[in-house]
Amino acid sequence: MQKTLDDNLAALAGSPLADTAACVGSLAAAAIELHRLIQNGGAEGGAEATGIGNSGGDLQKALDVAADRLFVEAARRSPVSFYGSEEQDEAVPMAPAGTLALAIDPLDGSSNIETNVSIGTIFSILPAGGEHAGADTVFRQPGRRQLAAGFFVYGPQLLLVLSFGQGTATYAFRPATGRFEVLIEAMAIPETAKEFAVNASNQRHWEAPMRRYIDDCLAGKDGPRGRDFNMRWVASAVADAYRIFLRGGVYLYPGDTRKGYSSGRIRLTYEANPIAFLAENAGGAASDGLNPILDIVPEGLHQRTPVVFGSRDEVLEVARYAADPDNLGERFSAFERPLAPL
Ligand SMILES: O=P(O)(O)OC[C@H]1O[C@](O)(COP(=O)(O)O)[C@@H](O)[C@@H]1O
Ligand SMILES: [Mg+2]
Ligand SMILES: [Mg+2]
Repeated sequence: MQKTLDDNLAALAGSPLADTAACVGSLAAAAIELHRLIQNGGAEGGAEATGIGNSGGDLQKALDVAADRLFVEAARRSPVSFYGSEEQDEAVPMAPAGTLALAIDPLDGSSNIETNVSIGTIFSILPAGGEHAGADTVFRQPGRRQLAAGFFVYGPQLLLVLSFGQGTATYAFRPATGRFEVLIEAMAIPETAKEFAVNASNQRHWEAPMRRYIDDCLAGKDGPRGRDFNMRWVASAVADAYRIFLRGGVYLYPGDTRKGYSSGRIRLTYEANPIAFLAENAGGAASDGLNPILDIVPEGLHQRTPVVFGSRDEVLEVARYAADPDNLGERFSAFERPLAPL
């Protein structure tokens, strides 16, 4: 009998993670509904922009709003005291007795909604309470404090990549049983990368170390890296992440000189932190180019961060380029001074 998500969540009943498991269960039910909505042509108005901008300045699409509505309801069915979403400017207060805070990107890869390419949902579950009990403090916790994190991929299959801090697993939704079944019990990101994922159209806006890193990859086996690299860019972080978790690689969204992009495009609390948590628990790594993402103390719900995640050796390599901008081969990155154990 194939093991299911429900089995694994039920096994956490009565444990310190019981509330977190209950929250994951509600999110999974909402993701099944959202996948059905997407398969039926998406939200009323589909990919049309609503004309309303979200906190990040992106025009909200009807499906962004519909997804957010589904996950607000799921959070209300869970022991959640604060809901922080890409599609809501402020943290939304919920059950005062809730023990959890949920940071969420209801629809990841919005630019792909109308192109029928995989899109997703990314979530991070934090403890709420103590010095992190208020709307303005609850999402200012470093990613290391996450109780669980995950992302759903709405693609040819509906997948869930999930971690409670003890390894990372993948589940696949099976319409025949109506359940998420275990697809990969323990994901292990290959340590070395043969592929990089970056939006190369931004190259002229990058800082020198970043440009040099990509140039050296593109120079292939006759270049300083001594081997060939392939490139992929889906422009849905969840799809690029899942591919990298399976076969290795590195995803990069650096800061650049465009207005508003000094810290890149990816949001720390509901995109970088959950993906970093999943990556580290699958033997990979995630940095802001130099230092571990999970050690950053967020200053706000919608803060952006440069991000590099994937195969551990390659994330370290990128940090070496960043730590030695003049290519003197002398200075070290924070990564080279052993970090907190993963
Ligand atoms: O359009 P760009 O600059 O290539 O950026 C694509 C990146 O931005 C994102 O779409 C941002 O996420 P949202 O779609 O949730 O805003 C990532 O999924 C993706 O990796
Ligand atoms: Mg996103
Ligand atoms: Mg989004």
